[in-house]
Amino acid sequence: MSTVALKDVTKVWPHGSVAVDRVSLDVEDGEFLVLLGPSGCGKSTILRMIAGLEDPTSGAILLNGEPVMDLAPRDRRIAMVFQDFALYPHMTVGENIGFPLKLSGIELVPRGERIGDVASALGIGDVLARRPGQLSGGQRQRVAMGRAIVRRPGLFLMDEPLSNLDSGLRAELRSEITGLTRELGVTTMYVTHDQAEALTMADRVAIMRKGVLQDIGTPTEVYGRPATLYVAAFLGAPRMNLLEASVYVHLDRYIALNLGEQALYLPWNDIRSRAIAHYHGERIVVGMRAEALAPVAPDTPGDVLQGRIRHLEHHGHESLAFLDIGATAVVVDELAGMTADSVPDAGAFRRIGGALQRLAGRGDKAVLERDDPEKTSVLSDPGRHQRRPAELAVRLAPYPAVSPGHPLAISVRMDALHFFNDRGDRIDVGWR
Ligand SMILES: Nc1ncnc2c1ncn2[C@@H]1O[C@H](COP(=O)(O)OP(=O)(O)OP(=O)(O)O)[C@@H](O)[C@H]1O
Repeated sequence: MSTVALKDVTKVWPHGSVAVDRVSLDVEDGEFLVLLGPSGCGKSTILRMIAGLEDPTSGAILLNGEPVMDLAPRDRRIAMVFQDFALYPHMTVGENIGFPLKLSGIELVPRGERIGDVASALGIGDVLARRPGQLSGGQRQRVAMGRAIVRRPGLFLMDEPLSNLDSGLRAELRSEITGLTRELGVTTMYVTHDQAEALTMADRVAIMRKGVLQDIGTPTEVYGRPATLYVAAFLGAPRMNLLEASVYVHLDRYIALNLGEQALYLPWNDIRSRAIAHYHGERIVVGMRAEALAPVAPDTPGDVLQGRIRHLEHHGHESLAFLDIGATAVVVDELAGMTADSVPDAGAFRRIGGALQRLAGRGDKAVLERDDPEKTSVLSDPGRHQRRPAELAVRLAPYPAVSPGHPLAISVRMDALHFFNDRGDRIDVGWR
């Protein structure tokens, strides 16, 4: 049995930058919780505080309902697996996995049994006699997990354990990890910047931005009803279309959402209309995922937008059309210029940082751009979203018989729209 509770946990580094800002969350017994967010948003710092490797500046961390801030890391019954795991090269796989048991004085025979159980659960039972140098990357990562889990920890913390592996292996290990942790019933907190990993593995996902918890819920909840504009923009590929709309209320009839050259109309009896009516005369952000849009015949009546194809992307199983509809797109600043698959990972930052430091010969004095406090403060102002001409992403069949310049009519599923105010908060009341 293992539960985790964070109560208003804050971490401020000695130079004053805030890595974690009043985060509160609960992890249930046996739950698989994924912490998701771009590099530097404080995910690893949260894990390290739970493990006892860093002290929170304020707030409380409870394991099984008991505060653990005064407990040494080794007394917390926590196992941790990192991205840059290190195995003992001179030991066999079996010895590597069994090493923590040997340290805690467990006899040879029960030790062998436990090693065998863990190795077969991880699918590495046949390589126990090999040394790490004779293994593939995926097998090495399995050994690292085996070594962490063999002590039967109450809580399993994993920090980007798959980021050094190629994409095929990552997908394979995802289901193995969730299968193993569920089989063992061990509570797991898993850090990643990869939304596909988060959405496929998690019981619940907690999404972070600049130290602040933005949203927490099941993958269906955070994807289907994101709490903030940031979460809406962060999750999904292609990214959600986020359009600026000015609101005009025709009392008891409908609400017009003026998107520039065109408008959509929300019936007055729509459950969301009351909440949106508060923004009469103001601008809001209307979110529409590609799956809420479908091409239709040009003269189709109803909730339809007319556009012209700017460009097409062919992905094999589908094509994406990007349409000019005469609207303005809202771009969440730190995601500007990134595709949904290209949120930089920690390893990339560290590698670039390390290379720059070596090149410049400045050793530890070099400071990465993301650590520059002035830059961070400008970027972190959530009100400063960029605007640019919208290119509405729409899914089409593979290799469609259209090309750039073609007009295209798009029907909009009004029930699948998302509404945010200019501060980035979801507008619909009682939305989840
Ligand atoms: N020991 C430290 N001293 C000072 N600042 C630190 C320290 N460790 C991390 N930071 C900073 O704290 C912030 C949060 O870092 P953290 O590693 O928790 O982020 P993350 O979301 O896990 O990102 P990444 O995936 O890059 O590790 C970053 O700005 C980072 O530079």
